This record gives sequence, C-alpha cells and structure tokens, in this order.
Amino acid sequence: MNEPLLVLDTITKNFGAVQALKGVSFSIARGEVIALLGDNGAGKSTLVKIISGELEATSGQMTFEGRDFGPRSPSEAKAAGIETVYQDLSLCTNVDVVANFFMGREITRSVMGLKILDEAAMEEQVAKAMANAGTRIPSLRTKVEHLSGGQRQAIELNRFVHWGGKLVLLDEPFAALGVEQTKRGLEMIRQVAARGIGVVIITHIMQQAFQVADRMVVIRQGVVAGDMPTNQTNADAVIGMITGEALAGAGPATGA
Ligand SMILES: Nc1ncnc2c1ncn2[C@@H]1O[C@H](COP(=O)(O)OP(=O)(O)OP(=O)(O)O)[C@@H](O)[C@H]1O
Repeated sequence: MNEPLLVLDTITKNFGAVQALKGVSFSIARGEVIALLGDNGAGKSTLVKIISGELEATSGQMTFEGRDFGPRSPSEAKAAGIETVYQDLSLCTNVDVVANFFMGREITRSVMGLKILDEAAMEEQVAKAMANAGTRIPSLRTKVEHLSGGQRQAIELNRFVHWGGKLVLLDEPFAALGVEQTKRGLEMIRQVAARGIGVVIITHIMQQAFQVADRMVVIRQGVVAGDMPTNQTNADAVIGMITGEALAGAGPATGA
C-alpha cells in the first residue's frame, strides 16, 4: 500500500535546441503535498504539463499507481485522475456553480420519455460536496462570473475531489488572490491531501511552500537540485538550491 502514487524517472524535454528538462526523477505519495520550486525558466511548468498530458516527454518514464503512465492529452490524464486546477480557466463563467460542477456529467431523469436535467439532485450533490469541504458559496445558482477568484478555485478543487481525482497540479494557484483567500486556499489544499490525494503546487512564494508542503522539490536548469522534507530544511537552504548558491546538502534546518 506504500507504493508511490506517481513516479517520475529521468524525464527529459527538449524544445528544439532548448533542453528544458534534463532527467528529472522524484515521486509523490498518496496524500502528500509537494511544493515545486525553482527560478523562472527552471522547468517547473514544463514538468507539470508533462504530468497533465499537455506535453509529451522527450524521454523518461512515469508510473501512476504502479502502472506505466504517459498521457498524450489532458483528457487522458484526467481519465486517470490527474488534473491541473486553474483558477478559472476551466470554469464556464456564464453558467452557475451547479452547471459547472456537472459539466458533461449531468444527472438526468425521464419525464414522459424525455430526458431532462435533474436540477434538484445535482444541486443536492454539489451542496453536499461543498459542505464536506467547508466551502461556503452564497448561492449555488450564482453564475460563476459573479464569484471571487478564491471561490472559483474552491469550486474547481471541490469538483476535482468529487469526481474521484487522485493527483492535482496547481501552477501558481494564489497569484491573483488576496491574503484571506490565499489562507483559505492553503487550508483547502491540506484538506484535499488529507483525503489521500497527491498535490503538486508550483509557487514562487517561499512562505506558502513552507505553510502547505510536506516536501520541497527544487528544479534548477532542468534538473532536481533538491528534494527534502519541509521539516528538514529552511528558507535559506531552499533559496540557495534555487539560485545554485547552496552548499550542497545544506545542513539541518534551523527554522524556516
Ligand atoms: N513551448 C516552448 N517552446 C520552446 N521553449 C519552451 C517552451 N516552453 C518552455 N520553454 C523553455 O523551457 C524552459 C523551461 O520553461 P518552464 O516554463 O517550464 O519554466 P518554469 O520553471 O515554469 O518558469 P516560470 O517560473 O518562469 O514559469 C525555459 O527555457 C523556456 O523558455
């Protein structure tokens, strides 16, 4: 049962002459939150896109739940339970929360031989999912365009969990959010992980990484420059790994 959720083994990615990833290996356990850190251009987004099926690796292997994994499209990754959650890019803003939750998976019932949407049943399921996650939205019939960035993110994460997601990828999820919404977002990530879901979060904000992650993986110039449990490192050591000025294997943490 202790097998990792996702294993990356010597992943490379070339864009023409640019070697964006030069052999990246690490793994993610169920229920683990990994902060993926690195300077601009280090290769973080490329890596996340390979996991989510938006890009194909040039070489290397991945296994997901012990099986070979190499999604050729985001929908293949999604079918396996892996998804990137964007703040609002994948929500339809001109329809309400319930419609977004069920997009493509609507519950229908039959009335005189005609299939119609079972709005009441759908609303009940969304309300339950939101309540379980402690997310409060004034009305589930509100169009998403009237909701805040934080609320939209909460809807996306709830939807992911509800439909059996196993590994969620978040690329700078709080870039456009205020302090309070960021705090709630970080709490929500911990709740998602507590359900056994793996989480990979790209962030440039060290404090967020230390607040939410179990492990830090630092990418520098396309290779893993550091991979350590959060409680065994500190901000100075991580910054050193990001910039390449680290004393290799920077000693034990003295506090973040
Ligand atoms: N589609 C592409 N075509 C060509 N080069 C690319 C492409 N995507 C990324 N790169 C290059 O690959 C390298 C890694 O980029 P990537 O976006 O993965 O970095 P990142 O760590 O996510 O950076 P940032 O924090 O700035 O988003 C960079 O040198 C970038 O210019």
